[in-house]
Amino acid sequence: MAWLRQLAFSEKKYITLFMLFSLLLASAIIGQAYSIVKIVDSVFINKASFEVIWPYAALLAVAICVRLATQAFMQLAANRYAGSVKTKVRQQLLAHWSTPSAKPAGEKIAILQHTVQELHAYYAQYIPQFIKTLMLPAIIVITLFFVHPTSAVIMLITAPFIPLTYILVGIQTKAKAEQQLTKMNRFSSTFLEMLYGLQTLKLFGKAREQELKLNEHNKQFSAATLTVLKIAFASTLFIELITTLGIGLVALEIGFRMIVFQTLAFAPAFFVLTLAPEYYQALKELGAAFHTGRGSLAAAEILQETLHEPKRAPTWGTEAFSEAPSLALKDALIQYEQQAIGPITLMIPAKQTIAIVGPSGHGKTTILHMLAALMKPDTGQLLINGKPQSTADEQQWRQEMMLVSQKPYLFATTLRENLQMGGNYSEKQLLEALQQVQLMTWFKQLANGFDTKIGEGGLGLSGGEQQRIALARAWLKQPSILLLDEPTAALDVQTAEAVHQLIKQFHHRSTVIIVAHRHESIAHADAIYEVQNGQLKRGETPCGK
Ligand SMILES: Nc1ncnc2c1ncn2[C@@H]1O[C@H](COP(=O)(O)OP(=O)(O)OP(=O)(O)O)[C@@H](O)[C@H]1O
Repeated sequence: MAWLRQLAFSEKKYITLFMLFSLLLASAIIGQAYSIVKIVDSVFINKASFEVIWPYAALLAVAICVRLATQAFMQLAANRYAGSVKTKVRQQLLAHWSTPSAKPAGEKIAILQHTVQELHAYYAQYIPQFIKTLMLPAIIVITLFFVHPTSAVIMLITAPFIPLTYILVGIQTKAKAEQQLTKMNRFSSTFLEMLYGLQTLKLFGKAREQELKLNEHNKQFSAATLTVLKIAFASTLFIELITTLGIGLVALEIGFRMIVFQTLAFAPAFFVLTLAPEYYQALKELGAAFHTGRGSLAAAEILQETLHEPKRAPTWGTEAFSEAPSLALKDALIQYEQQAIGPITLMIPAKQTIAIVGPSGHGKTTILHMLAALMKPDTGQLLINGKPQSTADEQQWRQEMMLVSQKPYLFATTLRENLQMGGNYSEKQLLEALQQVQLMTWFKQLANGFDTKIGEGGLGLSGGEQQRIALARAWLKQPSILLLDEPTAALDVQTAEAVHQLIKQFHHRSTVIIVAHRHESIAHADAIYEVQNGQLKRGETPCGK
């Protein structure tokens, strides 16, 4: 597959290394065969003394050491090579998923772990073995042409049967391996979803039903794995048979020449017989590697499909922009499977506050994500200070911009780290931030203060508390572009009022976009926009504006 090959050749230094190792290995194998033949010929045929033999014994020792060392280093390099390619693929996947996507988390994890891991055999076994097989049998056959051409011809004629068998078996394996991987990804996805929704399933009395469903996926996955193993076993048996027949044929011809026609001496005959198994072994190993590599093809197809799914990650440039810039959407449109959000044209002057209102599911969050440059519109664009977002410096954008989402993520670590988010704020600043978001009473109850573990596996926080931690992060960061998605949705009236006061502090200092339902949230906005069925229109301006 072109994609796999392209990735393979993106690591040129390893390819050169494999070629050098193969050359070294071929020399070691020929040196080993030569020294064995010389020792046996000297001892048993010529009855030579130790003085004649020892240089060959030394050559044999060197050849064996070189062979072992080369194989070990080649394996080491092959594993590094596979590791490096897998890292590249995982980076591509993560970059692809950096924007909101409809793929379930369980499936993403399965693809990142298992499907990418399936590529290992292709790079750690197939590619090095392919290079080895291109060079090693060729060098052996060329050498044998000078020693006993008939054997070389027999070996050349029998050789294609081995790859041919593997190609036929491989075609069969690919479809089965693809089925096996798809079943495994489905199994993982169902399992993770069940874990997430276990409580809900129990409440609805559906846990047993889901257990049976999971069991069914498990059985399908086991059956698919067994089919692949059966094919692998049958093909190995068949290849062993062909190899044995090939070596037998070479031995038979040599036997006739030596014993019946007496036209061949012991030394060249023994040399051919020592090298023939090495020749077939290399072809056999290629076959085995090819078979394993075919399994990777199925994974590659799934990965390529995944990477070709519509990608909405924006690309960036290097141009700096002024603080609190103006933002604009120009004919921006996102086409989801079921509906389109846009085309939207919207201008937000620098340091102005705008509010976006509208019914649930009509596209407010999508518009906010486009304005936050989290999602690139399928058509149209985001302008920062009138210039295309793609020319802006990403680093600066990340420093200037802050998005407080509906469901902020809290990391499984201390409260301090969740507030700092890589920044370096003093204890006084952290306390002030908590004060601003009305979390001081809650904080005073914590036995470990800022060192209290929160997030997954830590102290449970209510939806409103989580939202306020996210707002505290915003207050600490003091972004010049602030985007808020229903920041007071989970708060009581009194706390919401305090949060509105906090947001008000950003007015005319930062460019603020707020998606809201509450009247109080939009009261200070310079302009209000209404979203209806993915379309945006200017709403009534709040009193006094
Ligand atoms: N990743 C996605 N893939 C497919 N459809 C999506 C995706 N994200 C959102 N949608 C759909 O687009 C529509 C708008 O969603 P969006 O979250 O922008 O609406 P919203 O107005 O913010 O809703 P709410 O007020 O309930 O948060 C919805 O119908 C939603 O199902």
